[in-house]
Amino acid sequence: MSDVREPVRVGVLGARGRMGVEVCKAVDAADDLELVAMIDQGDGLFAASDAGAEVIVDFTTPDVVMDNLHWCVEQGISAVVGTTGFSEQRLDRIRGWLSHKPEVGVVVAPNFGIGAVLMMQFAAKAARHFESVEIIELHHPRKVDAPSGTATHTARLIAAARAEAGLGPVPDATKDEVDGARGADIDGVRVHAVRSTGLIAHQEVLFGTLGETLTIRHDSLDRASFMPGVLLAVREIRNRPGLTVGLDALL
Ligand SMILES: NC(=O)C1=CN([C@@H]2O[C@H](COP(=O)(O)OP(=O)(O)OC[C@H]3O[C@@H](n4cnc5c(N)ncnc54)[C@H](O)[C@@H]3O)[C@@H](O)[C@H]2O)C=CC1
Ligand SMILES: O=C(O)C1=N[C@H](C(=O)O)C[C@H](O)C1
Repeated sequence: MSDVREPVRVGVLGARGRMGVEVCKAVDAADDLELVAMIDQGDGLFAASDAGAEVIVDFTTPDVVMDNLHWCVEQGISAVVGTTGFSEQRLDRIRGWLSHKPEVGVVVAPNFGIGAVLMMQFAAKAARHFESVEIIELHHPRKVDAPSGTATHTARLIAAARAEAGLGPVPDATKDEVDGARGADIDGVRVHAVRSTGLIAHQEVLFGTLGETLTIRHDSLDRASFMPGVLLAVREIRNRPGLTVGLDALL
């Protein structure tokens, strides 16, 4: 019997987008993966099942991703999702679908960059030691959502760590003279979104306490930075039925 494994058959949703193009290139270049479907708006999802996709990678938009995912789970196709816009309610809906398809795996990761995953872990670890914290996310101006999925996820991790450590609200006596001047409030953590030509994806987490500050910064300078994480998830997902949130568990 031969021990040569068949390549994993991969379909990409959002294949003509900024991330989709990179994912198609990365899958195509991997010997153990086969790119069988490249689907974008208007193409119809059935092309993926017709092509025998075993794993779907979704980098589309927050308004369509839930329908895409529901379809994948119904078809018994595992999914690796980089698209943003996942609230706890959305994650619970996915868990509900998966309860009827226990063999299917879904990974939803707000950021596939290894450095970004570490940045979030470091921020969660630092959170209990600092009275003040704010997040500044910086992205290219064609990004459709704000704040970024990464910033939202980081804010939730920090808020959970602060609550666990018994820290109260972040001190702030400022009254907004102009709406939005203090950024968005996510679970009590202020988040500021910058958009500028020349940027790709960046984030700073700024901590402060008596007499010192700590800044944790991550920069994605090229979308290639997300590909090792995406490929890792594609390779692992079929061994991980159920919902996995974040890349941490796969590293
Ligand atoms: N998790 C991560 O590491 C990363 C996540 N992202 C997220 O990925 C998403 C996509 O980002 P970009 O590629 O920059 O956006 P983009 O706008 O360049 O690409 C989105 C693509 O999805 C297509 N699309 C829309 N509706 C569709 C449908 N129903 N079926 C198939 N395709 C459809 C669009 O035509 C477009 O080509 C965003 O939510 C972004 O925040 C981006 C970079 C990294
Ligand atoms: O739209 C992007 O570009 C990115 N989106 C993700 C997010 O919203 O966090 C990941 C990364 O920041 C790039």
